[in-house]
Amino acid sequence: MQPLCIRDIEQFASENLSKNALSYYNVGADDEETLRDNVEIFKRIRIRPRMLIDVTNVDLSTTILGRKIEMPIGISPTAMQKLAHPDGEIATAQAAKFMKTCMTLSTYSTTSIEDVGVASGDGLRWFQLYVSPDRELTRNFVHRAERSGFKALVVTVDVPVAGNRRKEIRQGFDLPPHLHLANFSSNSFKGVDTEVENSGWSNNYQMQIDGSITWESISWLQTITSLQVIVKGILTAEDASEAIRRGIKAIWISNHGGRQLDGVPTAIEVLPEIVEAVKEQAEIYVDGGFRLGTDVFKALALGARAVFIGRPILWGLCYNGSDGVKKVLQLLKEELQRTMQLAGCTSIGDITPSSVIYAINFSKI
Ligand SMILES: Cc1cc2nc3c(=O)[nH]c(=O)nc-3n(C[C@H](O)[C@H](O)[C@H](O)COP(=O)(O)O)c2cc1C
Ligand SMILES: CCCCCCC(=O)C(=O)O
Repeated sequence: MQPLCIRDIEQFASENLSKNALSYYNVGADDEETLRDNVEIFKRIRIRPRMLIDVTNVDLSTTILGRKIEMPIGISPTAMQKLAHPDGEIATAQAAKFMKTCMTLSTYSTTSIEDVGVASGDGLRWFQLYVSPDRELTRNFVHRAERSGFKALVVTVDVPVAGNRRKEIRQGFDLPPHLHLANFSSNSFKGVDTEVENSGWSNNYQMQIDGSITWESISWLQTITSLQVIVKGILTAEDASEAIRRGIKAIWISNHGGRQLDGVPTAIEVLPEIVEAVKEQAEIYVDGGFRLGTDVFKALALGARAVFIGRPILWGLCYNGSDGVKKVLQLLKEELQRTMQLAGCTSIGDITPSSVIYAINFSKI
């Protein structure tokens, strides 16, 4: 049966991914409250449609950091995509290029920076960076990304330690022996013992993520690269303001798909305060729980420049490799287009705060 929405592709993935992969991909931290909230929050926002507007021609294109994309929907970094399909990150890069949008490659990918650079061709790609305790390794990642045509560094700041991912621990998740973390040398994780009781893969493998990084580390990164630095994992106006003071030109609001601190707000809830703090001095991106074109519309109305998606890409890979990822992006694009037409918007610029009723009520969550 042809999938008609992301939920159909999610269902396919839940029936076809291995238990091992599912325990890693779909898990949230602790009680998974934030994981659930990410999807539920959109019900608190209503769309205000305008009528009697000619919507026969609709333009979904926009720019991110000065580069054109055909829709305001990009791909979040997700680790280890070969667990979903043998073509992994290569398939994702090809789909992103085909759909003329942006792919973000994870530091913890199962395909190397260089190979994704080649597969991506002239497609827009960003590199997600985890700052390692080994600053020479970090510097090396940055220079590899530059050489391979990545146009920005997405520095993830919400993993000073791994979130507590119970399902992953219970399953005993591990990367199968035929796969490896392609950007690291084979001895980068020496000493990791995945058999340690109550530890889990994430806890063990975070050893290449520096828990001591501060805003000074962000400023240091800015000195070693000509690439734009985007800070991913911001959830407060205070941190957004600090990013602005440090000259950051794009802020990525994220709770890491509910995989880090359980009980934090969704991106949608903090978007208004961050928009207010940023005062158009930086672009604002969001991710977490976007599964429908209407979800994307709501975030754009509240001030996001672009929306990124994580798990749906992994489900799409499982569904049909690169074509499956294209399908996910196509479905969201068509849904966004239809939403815009039904709401009386012919361009992304037409989507404004007055396009929604912002009815978030904490007592109901
Ligand atoms: C399996 C998986 C792996 C992830 N790996 C990374 C990663 O390597 N780096 C990172 O910054 N975020 C990572 N994330 C978080 C995503 O970038 C993104 O914030 C989140 O998945 C968005 O929520 P969604 O999955 O509901 O769309 C990962 C998420 C998942 C589900
Ligand atoms: C938290 C330890 C390493 C995980 C790297 C991938 C990632 O970000 C994730 O959410 O999983």
